[in-house]
Amino acid sequence: MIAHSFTLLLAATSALAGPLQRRADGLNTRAKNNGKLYFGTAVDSSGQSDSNYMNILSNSDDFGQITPANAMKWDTVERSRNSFNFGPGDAVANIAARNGQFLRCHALVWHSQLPSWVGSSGFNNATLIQVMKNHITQTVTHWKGKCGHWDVVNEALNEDGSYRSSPFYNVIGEAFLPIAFAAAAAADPDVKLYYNDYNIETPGAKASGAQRIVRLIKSYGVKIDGVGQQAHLIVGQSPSVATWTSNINAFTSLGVDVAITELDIRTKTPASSSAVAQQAIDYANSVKGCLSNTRCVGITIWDFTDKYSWIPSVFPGEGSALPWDSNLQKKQQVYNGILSGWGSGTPTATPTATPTATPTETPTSSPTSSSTTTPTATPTSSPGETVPKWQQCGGTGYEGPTQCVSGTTCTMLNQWYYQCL
Ligand SMILES: O[C@@H]1[C@@H](O)[C@H](O[C@@H]2CO[C@@H](O[C@@H]3CO[C@@H](O)[C@H](O)[C@H]3O)[C@H](O)[C@H]2O)OC[C@H]1O
Repeated sequence: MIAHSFTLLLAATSALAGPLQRRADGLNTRAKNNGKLYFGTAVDSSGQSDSNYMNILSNSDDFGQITPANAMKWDTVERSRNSFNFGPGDAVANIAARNGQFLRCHALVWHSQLPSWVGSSGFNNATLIQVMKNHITQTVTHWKGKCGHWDVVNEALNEDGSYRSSPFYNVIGEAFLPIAFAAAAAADPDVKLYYNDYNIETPGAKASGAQRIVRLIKSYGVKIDGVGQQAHLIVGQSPSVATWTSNINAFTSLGVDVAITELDIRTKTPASSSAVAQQAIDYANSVKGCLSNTRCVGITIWDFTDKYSWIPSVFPGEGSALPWDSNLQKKQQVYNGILSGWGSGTPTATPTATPTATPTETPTSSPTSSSTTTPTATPTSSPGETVPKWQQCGGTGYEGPTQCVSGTTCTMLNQWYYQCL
């Protein structure tokens, strides 16, 4: 019966659509069809002069979001005190604007890629707070209205969940976290503010530490919108869907969103065929984990090609972590793993093509259990709550219509979000 309806649907749409037109599909299209804000990738400066790289990056069917891998870090933006260099970050912001891609901005306060003057100038509590706030204020203000998310603090934790030694923690104490978030919120009240870390994709001491940070920031009355789970994973040791799901739920139950911010899944090189098969499964599981919770807003891979991946330089003998190889050729098996994680999703409104192949009796990819998650019934947006632009307030997305509660009006907040006010 289902197969029969599917055949009828294909016949009806092709009759209405007329001449052959391309059906939009890709990693980002699937993500959006499933109610997510984006599927995206990091972009590094080396790729920006590579036209083949830029062509793939600019295909918004695959990439609806980009993150600068290095261009907005402290050692690029403020290498000397109070001397700001926004050029490299502007280049990435311009790519995003040109391609209509959501821009995640990364990272304001981090112990690494931090110019030495910050840690070695003998700043005391008051002066380091001033230095940190100045960096955040100048940087967030510069890209105000362009960044959809900011990673405000990156990697403040040790593996046991205690605070990592850093100039910020050592001098200011844990208050550096709420102070940083407050400065970012003051500079751009509309951008979503994230805490970002690795090895918090599974429950444990470090994930609990990140949850403690969420509670800490909120206890100061300061806003934190989300937690970024970096997800630098290893083939065959990646979280199961159930682990992803329960861990993401533990974060969202604190009233924050989750984003998978730096996904790559490395293996020993050269990758064996069994490793590639497992990698496709690991990617699919990561997608299904995000899919399981409506507050997991999107997934970013940490660059899309092995050509510019950071992995081999940091983990000698390992790599092959991404869905495009070092010749910029798509690894179809890995790419399909990500697509299968999203399931078929709901087709976009893009006019359909006359199918090139005779429709089969049964859909070729059966929806996974997570892709068939029952859409929630008519969610309503409470006053002040933001909803992604394509869902709008009163618009429809995969999760159904989103409407403002009575007495509030749907207002466009910025290029990415609407709000009921
Ligand atoms: O020589 C440096 C080079 O080492 C530097 O490499 C970058 C290091 O950071 C990488 O991103 C981080 C990876 O994981 C998480 O820990 C962080 O949140 C990310 O920021 C980035 O991909 C590498 O390119 O790049 C600049 C060179 O001058």
